[in-house]
Amino acid sequence: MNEHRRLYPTRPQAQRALVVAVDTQDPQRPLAPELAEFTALADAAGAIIVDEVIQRLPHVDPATLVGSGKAREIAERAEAARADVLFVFNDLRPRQRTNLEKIVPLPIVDRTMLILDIFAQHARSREGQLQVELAQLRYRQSNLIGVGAALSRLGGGVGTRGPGETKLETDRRRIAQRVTLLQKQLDDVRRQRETRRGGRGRDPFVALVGYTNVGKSSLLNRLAGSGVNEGAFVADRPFATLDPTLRRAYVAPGVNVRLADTVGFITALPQELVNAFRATLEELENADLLLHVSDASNPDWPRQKASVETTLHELGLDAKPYLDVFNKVDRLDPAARAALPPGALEVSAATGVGIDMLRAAIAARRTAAAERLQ
Ligand SMILES: Nc1nc2c(ncn2[C@@H]2O[C@H](COP(=O)(O)OP(=O)(O)OP(=O)(O)O)[C@@H](O)[C@H]2O)c(=O)[nH]1
Ligand SMILES: [Mg+2]
Repeated sequence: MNEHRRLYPTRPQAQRALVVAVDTQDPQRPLAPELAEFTALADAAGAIIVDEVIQRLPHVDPATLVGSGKAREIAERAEAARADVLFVFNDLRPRQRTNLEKIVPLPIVDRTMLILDIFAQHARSREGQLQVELAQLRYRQSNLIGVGAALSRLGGGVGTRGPGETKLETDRRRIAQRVTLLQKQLDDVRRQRETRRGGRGRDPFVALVGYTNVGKSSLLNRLAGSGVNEGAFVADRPFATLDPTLRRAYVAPGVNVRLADTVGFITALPQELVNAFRATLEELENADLLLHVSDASNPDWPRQKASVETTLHELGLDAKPYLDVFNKVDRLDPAARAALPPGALEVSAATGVGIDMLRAAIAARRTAAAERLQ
């Protein structure tokens, strides 16, 4: 049992992590918001950050990070901080990874692996778990990441091997076998889900989309009138939602909608995850209306919003009717509120402010769509 877990050995929980990053922005500017986001991801994965090596190299190829001098410095810092894992913010090419691994005897976890790990920890449904594991293994396949000698020092669930054995090949074969099996199990689970969903309601289908942690699930609960223990799961951390919830919500006299929560987006959502969750995301194609939720209290919202729009485009969903919804306005002072785009729907899932307006806007879209059909 749990044999396959060993194929993916980098579980960052409760591990002491050294964060390594190259920030290629202008040094006059504050650190890239993506870096703060990376630290939040590390935190959400349950790691303890013990030190950071952050280089500010404006307009420089992050590939310079892995020069051997830098790698030795990283090795020293890792040892001094007694780190057991390296979190690398920038994308590593397989070659760079190998070079770094030679000098720093620690497992290397990049941004994609970190996100995949959070997903793995949060997946509850069978389908969700299968999807995440498949994404993890596919990522390893495409990056040729072996278990690596250093990893066996981590103990706890990491595979052992005999001296001199070439591990990478054995790993690859085992991974390929596991991928085939997972794919088959996933197909079965999905077929069952299709059958269960046979009887779809006729109410319009409205889906909540948006950056992670903006309050989509809170808004679903507010619109559906769900109590604390019966609604979708809410938490102040990235990727709280993995398994989509569907609720019926009243929007106007005689008008109910089917309201769907979705997985939160993030800049450069790993392709493996998009692929793995394609079946879930494809349901968005059936939506009559998208509610694009932003966190108005986050100064970084314009970047997040643009990033969500890119993802929607990649998913072929940019022609869908949508409403822009700005959530968490209870946290805004009047000046910040005035800076929001004119005519934006300003709401607070926490206090209920603006929710009636949002219901009316959804109902109005519904009426307009119905009239077009006549
Ligand atoms: N102040 C304030 N906090 C809010 C509001 N809406 C949500 N939150 C908080 O924001 C955090 C994230 O809320 P969620 O509803 O889990 O966000 P989400 O978009 O579903 O997040 P993921 O599923 O992780 O992508 C939680 O701590 C919520 O309590 C709001 O209107 N005002
Ligand atoms: Mg959520």
